[in-house]
Amino acid sequence: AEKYMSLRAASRGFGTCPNAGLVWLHPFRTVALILAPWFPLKDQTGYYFAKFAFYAKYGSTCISSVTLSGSIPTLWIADAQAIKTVASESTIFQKDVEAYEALNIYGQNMVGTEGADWKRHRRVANPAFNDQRIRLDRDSARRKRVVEEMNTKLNTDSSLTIDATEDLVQVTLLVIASAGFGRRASWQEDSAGAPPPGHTRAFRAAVSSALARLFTRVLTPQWVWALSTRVRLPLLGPALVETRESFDALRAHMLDLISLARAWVVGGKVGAWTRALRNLVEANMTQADDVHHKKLTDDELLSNIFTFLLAGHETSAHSLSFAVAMLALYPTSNRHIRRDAQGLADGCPTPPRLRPTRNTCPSCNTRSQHSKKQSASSRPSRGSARSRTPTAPDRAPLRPGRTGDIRGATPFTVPVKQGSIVVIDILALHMNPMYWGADAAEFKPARFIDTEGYRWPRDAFFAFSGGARSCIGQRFALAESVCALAMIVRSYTVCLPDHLQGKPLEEQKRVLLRWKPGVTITPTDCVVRLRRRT
Ligand code: HEM
Repeated sequence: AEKYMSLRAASRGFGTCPNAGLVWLHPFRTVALILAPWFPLKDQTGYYFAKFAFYAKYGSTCISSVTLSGSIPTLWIADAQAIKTVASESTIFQKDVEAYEALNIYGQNMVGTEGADWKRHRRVANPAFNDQRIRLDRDSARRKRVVEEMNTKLNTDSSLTIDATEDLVQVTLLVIASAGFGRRASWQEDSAGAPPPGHTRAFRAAVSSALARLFTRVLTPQWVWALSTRVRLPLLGPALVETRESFDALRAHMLDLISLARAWVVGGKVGAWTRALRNLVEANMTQADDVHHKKLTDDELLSNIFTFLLAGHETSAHSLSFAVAMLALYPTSNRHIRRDAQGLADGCPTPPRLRPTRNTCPSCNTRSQHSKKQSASSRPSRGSARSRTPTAPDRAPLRPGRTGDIRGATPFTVPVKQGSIVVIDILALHMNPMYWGADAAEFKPARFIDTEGYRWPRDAFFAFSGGARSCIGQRFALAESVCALAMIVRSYTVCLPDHLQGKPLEEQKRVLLRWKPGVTITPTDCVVRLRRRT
């Protein structure tokens, strides 16, 4: 009875906002993410693949619910205005840092902190991203090599069927490791190659095995983890050993980068290595304790490198996979995009024209944007988590628009109680017909091109989040996507794999665009055929 009363109390007080009842699991906890492919079920609140369906069902861009465990009032929003308010009112709506615990394995970092700590991390990293020194164009020789290596790998035949995600993960990892951390290694060294001296795994193997074990590590209670170092635990033993070895192997690679960078700092070398790593390492080495609030501990340094490696490659690779899938599904887009890409030196935008959101290769750009919207290659895959701070005034009003008849949406205000979870539902926002029209789910890259009578709805595009906590790597990711797409279409025609040829478009889409929730939205069947262009 007590539980019932607390659930009832939690579900009240959302004003006229429709109530969708119970959410069985806290939507931003690791367990929920692991169970996501199977649970909640299709008709239950919080179903991962619902896109805009729930909002359409309740006729509202804002839905309230309550979590079973903890009786936490939970608000789901797919409304551009409300999302903007939540993202910009950072003293009222704070990031739910527990949602990012998976990234805190090596220590605290920019993604999983709030308040003064977050500011410190962001202040250290910002200059590298703001002044665009962490740019692909600076490293065009390196960039070319990555693509040449990819070409060599693919060049076994004039036509080849590949798992695009697998190869693009390799490309984006090489790019972030090189552009962000000055790591110069070849495709071969990083994949099939034997571990370099002093290491137990090759770099790519270390990164991917650590990522694959992320949830095991997070879900293992600290005391079990500590115990597993001393005794061999039945059942869990092998999994924990593999997890430990994976994270140790990655740590060893990151420590290599750090010690090289430290030597450079001590030797006063500048220019030969990247700004991103230098900023982090200098903040760790500074003696001026917190003078400019720019000090990082050893753990924080390691953890930020881990976060940048993860955030900097997986999301980009996954969104690029969706873009490549679109090329296979819509052959005419291959032609448009190739025409644009021909005009680019090296197949990439070059400085000072590196404005990935405009001008350079508009087709690559619109496809790249489109893939981020359509497949909402947003991270984390649940959307973004905020919680109402207990300190700010009692009820923060949010003004979302009601759908119903989409055109005649009537605005209403939702009072958000302290302690509520607010789910910024990026995928639903990207499918909201109020902004994207009744065909929001269709492949229409042109919707990202302004015309005389049309300006595309910037506020309803949230793939990189917004406000102070927006993605620090947005420009980098967009530049990288445009480069990669341009280079692929210059060398190859992207086609459907044999098993999908001749099938209805809906079925082809269902297979190629299939994804599962993970740390980021993860494509599962992006198999395409590449035909080398003669
Ligand atoms: C297609 C590529 C990418 C997408 C769609 C993307 C998306 C996002 C989103 C939605 C957030 C907000 C997360 C949240 O609120 O929970 C975010 C934050 C972040 N992203 Fe990205 N990202 C991409 C690429 C990158 C790259 C290339 C880097 C680094 C080089 C990066 C580094 C970060 C970091 C460090 C944060 C945390 C920022 C903060 O909390 O202050 N991302 N990203």
